[in-house]
Amino acid sequence: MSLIVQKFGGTSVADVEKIRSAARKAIRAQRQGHQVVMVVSAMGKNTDRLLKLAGEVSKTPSAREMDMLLSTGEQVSVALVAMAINELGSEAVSLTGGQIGMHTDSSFSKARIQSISTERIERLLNDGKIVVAAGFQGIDDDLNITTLGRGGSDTTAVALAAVLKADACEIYTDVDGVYTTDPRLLPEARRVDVISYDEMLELASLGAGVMHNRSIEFAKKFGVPIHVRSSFSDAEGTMIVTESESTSAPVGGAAMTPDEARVTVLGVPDVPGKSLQLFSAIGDKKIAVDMVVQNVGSEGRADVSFTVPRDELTTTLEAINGVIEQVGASGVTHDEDVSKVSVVGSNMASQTGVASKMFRALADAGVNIQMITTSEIKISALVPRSQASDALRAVHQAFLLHERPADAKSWDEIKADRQPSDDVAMMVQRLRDDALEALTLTGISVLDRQARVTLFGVPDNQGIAADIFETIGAAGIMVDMIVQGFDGHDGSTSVSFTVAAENLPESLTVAEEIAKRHGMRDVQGGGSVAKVTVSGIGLRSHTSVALVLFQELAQSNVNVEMIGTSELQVNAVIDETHAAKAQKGLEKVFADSLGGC
Ligand SMILES: Nc1ncnc2c1ncn2[C@@H]1O[C@H](COP(=O)(O)OP(=O)(O)O)[C@@H](O)[C@H]1O
Ligand SMILES: N[C@@H](CC(=O)OP(=O)(O)O)C(=O)O
Repeated sequence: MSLIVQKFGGTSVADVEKIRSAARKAIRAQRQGHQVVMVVSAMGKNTDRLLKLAGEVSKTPSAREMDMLLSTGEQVSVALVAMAINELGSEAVSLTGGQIGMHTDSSFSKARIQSISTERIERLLNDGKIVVAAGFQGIDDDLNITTLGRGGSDTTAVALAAVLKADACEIYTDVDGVYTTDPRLLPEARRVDVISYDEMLELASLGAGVMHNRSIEFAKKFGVPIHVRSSFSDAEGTMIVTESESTSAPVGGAAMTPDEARVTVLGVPDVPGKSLQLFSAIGDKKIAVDMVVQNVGSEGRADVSFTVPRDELTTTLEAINGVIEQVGASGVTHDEDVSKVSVVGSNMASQTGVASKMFRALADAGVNIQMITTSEIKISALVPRSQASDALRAVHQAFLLHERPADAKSWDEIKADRQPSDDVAMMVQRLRDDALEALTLTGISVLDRQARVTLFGVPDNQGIAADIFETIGAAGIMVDMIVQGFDGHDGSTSVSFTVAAENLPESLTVAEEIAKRHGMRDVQGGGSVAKVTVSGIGLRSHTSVALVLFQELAQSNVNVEMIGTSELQVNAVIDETHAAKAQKGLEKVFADSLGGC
């Protein structure tokens, strides 16, 4: 008999009528011959209300008590859903996280799933019951109630689907699938039939609230296909699977994270270990740092810029001020009125001109780019918050995201093309006997024979980034990593990029032309650099990966010249002569997580 996991988010159980409608969907699936496990979130905005209530009682509530409180939202809804099912003539049993054997570690408010015992669920299913499981919660070794982090019911659902070897994992929500960008922000957004795990993982981490990013890490690791669909209709939604909808479109989706803050630490001595000191201090406060840009040092000092969520700015500044003397930096500046606009696409790595197209779209919309970072499948630009919506619309339009790509395939077509061996590989992954959410690294690689080019004193005007990368593209030079960092000195920025070493002389000639055209301060080219890449699943949610990488490189006395992070990779550009040493050191320090799927 086939088994289906159906997850209903808060908006889908927000009132009694919606609870009945969710119950009817589960009963219908059961009557069609499936065993059904429902995963349910707290009703409507109940979790927000509980959070607010706690805030009225205590400014600094204990994390353990917060989880005890927040888990009650799901306990209410599972009981009501089970009652509704019983009332409609089928039999259901509600279970809390502890009762479904959802064992987690003890990191309250962001607990990681260690294991799930399935016997009780299987027994109930075999007795003909619909199991209604509370999403978002688990228990630790001491039977304390834990929660998985906001939006965590998706992760409960996908994890259950993986361990129960479910035939389908359906996520019912208030939209009829995944869109090219949040349809609430941009009405012209298009629903896609299929999106890849990698693209969804990036979009979810950039704030596409439709899925919890950790649920996608899980699905990718265990090969669980996810069907995101509407609670309010029977229409087919979006399949999240290994493949992308199109094999040619450079960009599959866009996202905007409105509330970001930029922090720049000025005059950091350009020697190994200094970034580590800074980011360890911030990491100790459990703050997720994004868009890290270390300007290439001049006069032995570098400016290190990065973004953090706006509501973490105060804590971030406190952490920095605590170590600034020890680091030997000369000061810190920040801007709390910035937003991040990103485009994501599995096919972008193999195409040229994607970054310059994005920069041109932003320039034409009158948007000034303050920082840029790129990774293999993502380009992010930091823009003034007042221009963020215009920026999102401009990039969505430039990449024609409102139109279905000519070679787009439906899920049925993709499934038909799949090799039977693909399924076998997924089964093997599913059977991995591992702490379920453990970090799984797939490789540490080195791309040598690279060169770095840096333009200093780039005026902070719109259109400059577009001009730089259009000119370089027109010269037929393929650019890999790009970073643009805020320059603390005179409000200008500096732009660095990497190219293959054999393209360095030509890249320098073109860069000098560009510098002259815009009155930039200087151009420098460093030959002989290498890009070290750590790839895997869980890189972002295991925030320590970037720190361990810094630590290992610092201990080996290797200076990091550029950094790029994504959900799939952490990249560091270093001096080529240290590449072999760096790779060996990293393989040793990450040995426990390597050799995964
Ligand atoms: N790319 C996207 N595609 C679809 N929805 C998105 C996207 N990005 C953000 N969203 C938002 O996610 C919302 C659904 O998530 P959420 O409100 O958490 O639902 P639930 O309560 O079902 O978990 C949608 O209403 C939509 O506005
Ligand atoms: N109720 C929790 C967990 C959750 O996943 O909710 P939703 O499925 O409504 O996003 C929260 O609000 O974070």
